Amino acid sequence: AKIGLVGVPFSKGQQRDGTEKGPGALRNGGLLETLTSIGHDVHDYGDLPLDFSDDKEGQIGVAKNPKTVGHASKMIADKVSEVVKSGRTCLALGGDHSMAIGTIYGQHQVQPDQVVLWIDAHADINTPLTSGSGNMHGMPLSFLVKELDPYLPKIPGFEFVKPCLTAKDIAYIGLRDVDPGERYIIEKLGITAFSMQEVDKYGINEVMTRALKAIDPEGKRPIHLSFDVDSLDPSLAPSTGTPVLGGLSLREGLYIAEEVANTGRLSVIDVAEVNPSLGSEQDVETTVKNTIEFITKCFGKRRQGAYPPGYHIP
Ligand SMILES: N[C@@H](CCCCC(O)O)C(=O)O
Ligand SMILES: [Mn+2]
Ligand SMILES: [Mn+2]
Ligand SMILES: [Mn+2]
Repeated sequence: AKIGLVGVPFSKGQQRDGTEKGPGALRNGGLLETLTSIGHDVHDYGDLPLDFSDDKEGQIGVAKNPKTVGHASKMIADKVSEVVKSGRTCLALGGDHSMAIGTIYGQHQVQPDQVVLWIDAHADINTPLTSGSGNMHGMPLSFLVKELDPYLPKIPGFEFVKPCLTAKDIAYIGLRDVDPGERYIIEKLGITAFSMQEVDKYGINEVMTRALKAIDPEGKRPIHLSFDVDSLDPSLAPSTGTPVLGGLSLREGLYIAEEVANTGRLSVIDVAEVNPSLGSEQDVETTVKNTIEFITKCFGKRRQGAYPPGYHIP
């Protein structure tokens, strides 16, 4: 595939420094070489020159650093639009999950029929008024879902964002730490949501089948895969800011990635919440290794193995 890689060194959607080092950690882990070695044409657009100075005075309700996050979102959106318009699959490396405001909005400008598969321990759909933390990495979807527009206060920095998704365009897999406001929103809007309980109940293959059927029944819409590494079990991705026990196994994660690859319609993937400042060196290595493994499966690397076209037994 033709891949456009965008670094999103950003941390102001939450309180722990370090997610701005996520893109670098994945690059140092050999991500580009790995993708190139499996035959992809990777164009590295570099890291976005994001400003992440605090903007204390911008605080409205409980949304922290809104102008900084909003400014970053605009820059991210413009870049993702450019990459998608160029015909490349956009691989956006975060950075905290507030990055998804920009990546989803940016893709929407080019592919308004996008659907979103949100792989996360968290629902990330708090509004600034339902959020308990004020961290905007817990709010991205609330800025994008049309049904929530009446409940969103005007936040400085986000004037440019017009909601672009409806509830039926979204499916969650991996939920296991959902706030009361988020649970209410999921049920009220009827958003397709498979928590870890449903993963245990139905198995990942059934969950994946149902999730894709729910958001894209005719199998023709471009897919936005928003992958928060904290969807994986903390033993697999320890270097992340909001770990929650009982996460996806590596095999479940790889299965999700392979099934997305099999659709042939992956258009934008976010890789969010890698924080190389957290945990031991071994923890960072483990997190980076498993994340790269997930990414390679999203781009068609198969556990069944493969051979080059025209291969013959010598
Ligand atoms: N729901 C919590 C935790 C959010 C975690 C965000 C991560 O999933 O991107 C909050 O709103 O602060
Ligand atoms: Mn749309
Ligand atoms: Mn999360
Ligand atoms: Mn998240």
